[in-house]
Amino acid sequence: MTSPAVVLIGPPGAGKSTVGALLAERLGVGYRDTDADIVATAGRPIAEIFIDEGEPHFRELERAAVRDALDSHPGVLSLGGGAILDDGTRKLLTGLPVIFLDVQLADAVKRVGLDAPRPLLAVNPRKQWRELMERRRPLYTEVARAVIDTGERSPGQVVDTILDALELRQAAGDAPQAANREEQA
Ligand SMILES: Nc1ncnc2c1ncn2[C@@H]1O[C@H](COP(=O)(O)OP(=O)(O)O)[C@@H](O)[C@H]1O
Ligand SMILES: O=C(O)C1=C[C@@H](OP(=O)(O)O)[C@@H](O)[C@H](O)C1
Ligand SMILES: [Mg+2]
Repeated sequence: MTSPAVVLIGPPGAGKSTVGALLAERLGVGYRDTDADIVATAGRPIAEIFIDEGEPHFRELERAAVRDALDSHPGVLSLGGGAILDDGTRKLLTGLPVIFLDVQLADAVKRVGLDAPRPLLAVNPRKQWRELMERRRPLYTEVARAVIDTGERSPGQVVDTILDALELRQAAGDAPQAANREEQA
């Protein structure tokens, strides 16, 4: 059993899915997204699960998906934005290399748009996003080993910042940093 090299958390629009796939490519490891796992297992879209069974049921499915991925996936793992709301899911993340991808409202709205298929943002997305972030920010911070502001960074730059924060440059096969090169010369 090997737990993931990196776990990405943060609100909708932070870039967890986009950055996660790119980071996995850079590290040469597999990529998983618990939203995709839930859809595959349930055989239905997330919005439908929310509407038919409600958010508490979705959080249970999500906790099971996170537990399964943490037990079996050694690569990069992206979680859904609300996964950290569940006490059990937060406990599962204890001690892992968790990165909180942060973003401000204006950028998040630009990125996910106003017609996003995310059920929690279906009505009045700006207000919803602001409220959910007020509640979630302390929880993201609580479980994260590092916080990265994605506002002024491209997905590639976010990947570089994660590699630095977790000291994974070498694992990504990057050239040694300047200080090391001088030592070797
Ligand atoms: N750093 C970034 N800069 C600009 N756009 C981004 C960035 N990260 C992600 N995006 C875009 O934002 C949208 C939402 O990204 P996504 O990865 O689905 O976010 P999340 O999984 O966190 O909700 C996508 O269209 C993606 O291309
Ligand atoms: O913030 C949330 O509660 C949710 C975020 C979504 O994932 P993304 O953060 O990848 O959009 C998805 O899990 C679901 O719609 C609920
Ligand atoms: Mg996502």
